[in-house]
Amino acid sequence: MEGVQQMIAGVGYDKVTISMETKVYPVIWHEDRVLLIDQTRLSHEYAIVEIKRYKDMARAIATMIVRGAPAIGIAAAYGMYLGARDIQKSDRDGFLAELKGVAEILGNTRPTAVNLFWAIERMLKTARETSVSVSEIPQVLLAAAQQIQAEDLNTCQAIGDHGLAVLPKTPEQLNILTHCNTGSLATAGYGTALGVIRSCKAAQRLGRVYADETRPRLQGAKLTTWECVQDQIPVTLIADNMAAHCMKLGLIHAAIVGADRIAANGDTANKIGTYNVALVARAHNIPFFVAAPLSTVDFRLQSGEGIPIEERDPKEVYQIGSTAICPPGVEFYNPAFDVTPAELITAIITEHGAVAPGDLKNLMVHQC
Ligand SMILES: CSC[C@H]1O[C@H](OP(=O)(O)O)[C@H](O)[C@@H]1O
Repeated sequence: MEGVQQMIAGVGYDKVTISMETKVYPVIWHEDRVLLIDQTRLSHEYAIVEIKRYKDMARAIATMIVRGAPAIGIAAAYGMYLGARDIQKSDRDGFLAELKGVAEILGNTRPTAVNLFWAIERMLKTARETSVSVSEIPQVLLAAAQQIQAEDLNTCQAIGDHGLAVLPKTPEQLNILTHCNTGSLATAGYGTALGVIRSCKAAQRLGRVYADETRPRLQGAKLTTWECVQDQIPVTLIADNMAAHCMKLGLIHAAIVGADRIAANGDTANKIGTYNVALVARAHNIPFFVAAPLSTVDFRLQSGEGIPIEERDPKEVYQIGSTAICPPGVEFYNPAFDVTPAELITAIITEHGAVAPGDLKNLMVHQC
């Protein structure tokens, strides 16, 4: 990770204001460059950054300007195109060798979300297998990136529909707790867990969302609330340590979260604090769902033990804004994810349906 930071440190990108309404689509291919909503500035500022070079895309992923497993995969796919269009090699082997170098820089940005590696590998495979001339490979890769993005939008809407079908059937409208941000900002649009919540609202079955603030990066406080307000979804922001109390008071009917990497047995890596939510949900007999596209399942891993957990800059823990919240001389630990064991998960909701964790292997046939 250090090497990547040095390699892409200082690589500039332009913050632009554009007329087109990008709404909450985090990654937009526009004219000859990629536009990203700068998610580090939401919700107090809606800023768009313009990405024209793959190293800028790598930096945007590493610094979480774009974040969320599916969105990271989509961003990396466009990054592969941006890298390909700058390759000067005219021979196929030379071109593909340089494209692997682009893949390595993009792949070294964040280790946990498997969508990043799934997208990069799909782009490399596309480049290896195309029969077009070398000079035409970049255009083939652009189309492949756009295909990944379009597929994810359809996938999220399917996840929403399948999730709605498995939510508890209660007489009253459902109050759903969620952790981190799993909405349009984390995907091609609509979202995974927040997509299920959107489908629940569309079916007039949603009471309100209880959004964990999600320390230390506060994706819940900054991003999920912003999306809910945009879509008039009733939302209550709670501190991460309030989930158990809310469940004990009977305020929560279900909990639903996203995923960054799911092992073949259903063990799930997701934003730090997700394991806490799963434990307290089980303690209160509240269903706990994971919503994720099949591209988030790593069938090569038999269990969650092998999932790499990203550790980020300790400043994210001890600073709020630029203010330190503790004295010098303190040690820090900042894992960005934790792993929830499959036995705590009621169902994993994918675009191919909702399955018990133990049945996830049955969906392997659908993974492309
Ligand atoms: C739709 S999956 C989003 C997933 O990604 C988030 O991580 P990060 O914000 O660090 O990219 C979090 O784990 C979400 O559940």
